[in-house]
Amino acid sequence: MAIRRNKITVVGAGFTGATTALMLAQKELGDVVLLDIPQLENPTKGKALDMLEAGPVQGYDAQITGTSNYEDAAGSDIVIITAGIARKPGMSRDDLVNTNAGIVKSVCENVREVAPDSIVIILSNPVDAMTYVAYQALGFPKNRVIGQSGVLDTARYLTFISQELNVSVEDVKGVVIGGHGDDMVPLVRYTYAGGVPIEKLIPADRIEAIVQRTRTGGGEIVNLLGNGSAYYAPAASLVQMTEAILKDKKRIIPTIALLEGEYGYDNLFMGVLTVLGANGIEKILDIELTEDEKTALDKTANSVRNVIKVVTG
Ligand SMILES: NC(=O)C1=CN([C@@H]2O[C@H](COP(=O)(O)OP(=O)(O)OC[C@H]3O[C@@H](n4cnc5c(N)ncnc54)[C@H](O)[C@@H]3O)[C@@H](O)[C@H]2O)C=CC1
Ligand SMILES: O=C([O-])CC(=O)C(=O)O
Repeated sequence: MAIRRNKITVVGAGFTGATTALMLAQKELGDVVLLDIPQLENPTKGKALDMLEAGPVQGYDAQITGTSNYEDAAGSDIVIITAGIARKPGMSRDDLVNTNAGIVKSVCENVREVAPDSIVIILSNPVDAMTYVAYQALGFPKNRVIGQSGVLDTARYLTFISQELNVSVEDVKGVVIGGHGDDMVPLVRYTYAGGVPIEKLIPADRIEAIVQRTRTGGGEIVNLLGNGSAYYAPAASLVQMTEAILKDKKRIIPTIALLEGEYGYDNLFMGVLTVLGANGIEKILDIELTEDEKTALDKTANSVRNVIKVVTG
């Protein structure tokens, strides 16, 4: 009997989408469909074929298909949405809201038809608001509509801490919650190196500098690249979320989830700690925060709400 591999569709075959497709194949998480607009069908097919031909060298077995036809995405287990425009130096993520809301909506209307049982992960920015747009357009239950921000923001935060301490990234644990913008909330009090709270290891002014660098981490890359935004760490983040779902790992991962009362917020998509497993977001962790942490979370929640207002009128 033929073994059915997982099917993962990546919509948007640009920098983040193509990198994600390659990393998914390298980890043999399933067969990958890479989908972009009809005008870019040949380059999309070309990227997919090129990745497929790396399989014998790297030793991965995965079908990788380039397409602009949603029929090829039929029955996908996971759909990852990276479609949309990226910012350039001088822009904020929120400047992308109107263009990307239209793109995400139209993508989701297609996904709803061909992959009604899929779990959808959204990357397109401004991602908290785009996850809201996707939720409305898909009509899926909230556990199957997930935004990516926290894995990436946390990865940046942990990178800077491990550099500061000159220790392995494997021994640094922590989390960033809140909206994917410059007022996101790295939870310093819940950050450890080798099990030791970082407040015992790093002076307060250095921690503050790391927090600020984390908050503007996306912009730092945008300024360096000059013509687009980050894609290696974003792709790695999407792959970690996909793996947690497909392997039912029940990992505690920060993701953008629909909040209905958690942390005192309602009808808001924002980054919080979640348990990711076969059913998507299986649980939201409503963790205890200090007054200062809650004030910071309120600030980022307001920013997200203001962007959501732009798309909901
Ligand atoms: N949430 C996060 O942490 C991150 C979000 N992003 C966001 O992800 C998005 C993609 O970034 P990149 O891949 O660097 O951009 P890119 O410009 O390299 O690729 C975007 C692709 O989307 C395609 N596209 C546009 N409209 C489409 C449609 N209707 N259907 C299918 N495909 C369509 C474009 O043709 C293009 O190939 C941007 O909005 C960016 O801001 C990027 C990095 C991290
Ligand atoms: O900064 C951007 O525009 C892309 C992004 O969300 C990130 O890299 O965090």
